[in-house]
Amino acid sequence: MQDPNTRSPDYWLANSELVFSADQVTHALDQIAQALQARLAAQPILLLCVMRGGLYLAGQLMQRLQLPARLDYLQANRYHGTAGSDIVWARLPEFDLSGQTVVVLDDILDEGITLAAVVQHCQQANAKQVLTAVLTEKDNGLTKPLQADVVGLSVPNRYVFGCGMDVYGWWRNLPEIRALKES
Ligand SMILES: O=P(O)(O)OC[C@H]1O[C@H](OP(=O)(O)OP(=O)(O)O)[C@H](O)[C@@H]1O
Ligand SMILES: Nc1nc2[nH]cnc2c(=O)[nH]1
Repeated sequence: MQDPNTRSPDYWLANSELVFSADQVTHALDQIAQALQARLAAQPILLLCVMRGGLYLAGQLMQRLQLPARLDYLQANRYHGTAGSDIVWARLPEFDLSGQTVVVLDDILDEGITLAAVVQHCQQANAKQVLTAVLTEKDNGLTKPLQADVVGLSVPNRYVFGCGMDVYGWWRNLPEIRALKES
């Protein structure tokens, strides 16, 4: 079987199906912004982008949120060791989170391990309030360690990409969400 890392970007498009159109994603982004705005009113926030997938949502929300916001980011990689799943921090936030209202942004809540670790980090750093918003949540039937406060779209239990999510590094910039065909 061909190494998937050597496949062309067009291969992934051809071997995938539309899950949410660009218009549907735009509507979901509007809804996420409205939900956050309603919860936060005009209070100052720190947007905390979970790289790299959260970048698309962060960029879109920054255009929609009408409140004083600062921006920081972190990168948490999941390490699947023999003893389970652990998080390795490739980058921690630069801002002092103490006393801050932090809004964590990510592209997808799948098993929830990443988001739970990020929230725990914020709490341990004495954030005043931590809200979480994800563009998508995978409908995988799992009992997850946390629920996101705001979820844009529910995606099927398949590998999805677009709108921040990659397929072998490609198509994070796609304005729609697609799922790989099941072979
Ligand atoms: O809910 P979970 O099962 O923990 O998975 C969700 C995480 O997986 C992806 O990150 P990934 O490590 O693939 O990095 P990326 O953001 O660079 O794509 C995604 O961006 C989430 O952060
Ligand atoms: N791109 C992508 N990243 C994920 N991380 C966890 N689940 C997924 C998924 O379906 N797609």
